[in-house]
Amino acid sequence: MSQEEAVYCRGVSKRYGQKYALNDLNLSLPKGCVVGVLGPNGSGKSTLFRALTNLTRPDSGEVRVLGRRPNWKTNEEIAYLPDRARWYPEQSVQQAFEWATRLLPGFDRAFAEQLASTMKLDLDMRTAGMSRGQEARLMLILCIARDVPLTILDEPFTGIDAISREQIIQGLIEHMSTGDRTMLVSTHEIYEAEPLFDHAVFMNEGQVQLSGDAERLRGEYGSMHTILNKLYR
Ligand SMILES: Nc1ncnc2c1ncn2[C@@H]1O[C@H](COP(=O)(O)OP(=O)(O)OP(=O)(O)O)[C@@H](O)[C@H]1O
Repeated sequence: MSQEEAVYCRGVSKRYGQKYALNDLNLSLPKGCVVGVLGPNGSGKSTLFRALTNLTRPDSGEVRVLGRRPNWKTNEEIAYLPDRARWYPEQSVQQAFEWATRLLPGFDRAFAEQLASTMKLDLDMRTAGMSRGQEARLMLILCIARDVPLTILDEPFTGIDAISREQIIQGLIEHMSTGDRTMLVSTHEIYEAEPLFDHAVFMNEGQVQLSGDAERLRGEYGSMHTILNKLYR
């Protein structure tokens, strides 16, 4: 793998019983870009993210993240938001930020508080009293406010209303335009999220069906939504 690659997978397979979650998957993603990881339910997106964060060990194949095999050390450099993530119900936003300041490498508390204000999240609010969308914002902030080379967001916008989603995505675009960070985002909210992507990966049945520079793909096939329709209908 080259020094410029954030993610490299070769012949990666993971099977649960008879079902292949990843099936001889090959993927190479450059550093410094925002990657949309797209595909229907069950196509292997979350399993891929878990393989990158060492939460799942593939049965076969080679995985490299930031040039190394995934392990607890590489995880220090990854801000990962799992699918369906929840926070401790008794903690307030303020307490979550205190926890993150002590335990999450690269967590910038001032930036987190600024994001909370932009996303209209009261610092004294406890998770137990939050709506689904408010908790989703908290989980997103805990990842975005970290200055780490790789951020992996698994369906981060689920539960967030459409207007707020657009604003959050606009904020993410501005945030990612500075620095040399790489971000992988899986989402079914393809219309709103499309402007975020520099690169897109389309998955199906545990394999990468199509992967490339978003501009080039748009020029060749049309919008991400058009590509989804062509690939999966
Ligand atoms: N721990 C597990 N045990 C059994 N099967 C699993 C497990 N994890 C994933 N799978 C199966 O692997 C396949 C891929 O699942 P995965 O969660 O990676 O898909 P996904 O693309 O993230 O889906 P979604 O868009 O619905 O979140 C699915 O068929 C799923 O049922």
